[in-house]
Amino acid sequence: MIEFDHVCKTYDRSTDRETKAVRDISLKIEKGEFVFIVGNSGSGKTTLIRLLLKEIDATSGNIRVGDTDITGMKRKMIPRYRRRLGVVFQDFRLLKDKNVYENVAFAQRVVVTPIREIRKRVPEVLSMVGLSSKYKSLPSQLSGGEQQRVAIARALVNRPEILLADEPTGNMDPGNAWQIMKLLEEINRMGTTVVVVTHSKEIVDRMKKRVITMKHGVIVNDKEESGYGNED
Ligand SMILES: Nc1ncnc2c1ncn2[C@@H]1O[C@H](COP(=O)(O)OP(=O)(O)OP(=O)(O)O)[C@@H](O)[C@H]1O
Repeated sequence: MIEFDHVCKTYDRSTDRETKAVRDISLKIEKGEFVFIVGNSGSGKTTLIRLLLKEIDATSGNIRVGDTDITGMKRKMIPRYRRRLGVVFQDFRLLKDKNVYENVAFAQRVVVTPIREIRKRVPEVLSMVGLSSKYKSLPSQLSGGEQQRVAIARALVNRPEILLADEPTGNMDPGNAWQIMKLLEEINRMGTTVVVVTHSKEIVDRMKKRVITMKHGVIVNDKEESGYGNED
């Protein structure tokens, strides 16, 4: 369902050397998989996510998502493609002046969902992430773990095929981080493909999922249901 075929990404720094962030990566992630991407800072993890989001284009190689070849996708097709993806970031990226309900509903308004569908789906996803009672709270009134659960609800409300999470537990204590991981696992169990970038060795070891380890832009390890790759 996600396929990288000899993908390279070189960032062009006009004032400095070019950076080969991703070098000749070939990779397959099946529909319904749960995959961790790990590796040192600068190894190319976020670049992989940004390539998938079509925020940046591959310098060479091909990327397919389902039966869509996103490599040469026309600009005007990108918004529709992105609706198939849900994204969660380390810093939550919630709208500060909107409450929990509005933050989640806003993601639906952007894709022009009928009001009655929004009224049905927003409470459903808030219940799923355990935040039904806090729907009127502002992000500033929530803990980091709760804010991330709002961000996950927002990512899920459009029923994406794939959930991409870039360091979703980066700023959390171990208890909250574990709760978020269990939530992502639950979402995966319900059929969504989940790709998580993380630095947390503890989490990766405990979750027992496939782990792709990157180093200097290449995949140095790809293990099914194993612990963190020790490639350093
Ligand atoms: N927009 C950019 N312009 C130029 N170079 C970039 C850009 N974004 C990333 N890089 C470089 O590409 C390489 C890979 O970066 P990337 O962000 O993918 O790594 P990462 O594994 O996600 O790191 P981290 O764990 O610190 O987030 C690094 O050397 C980085 O400096």
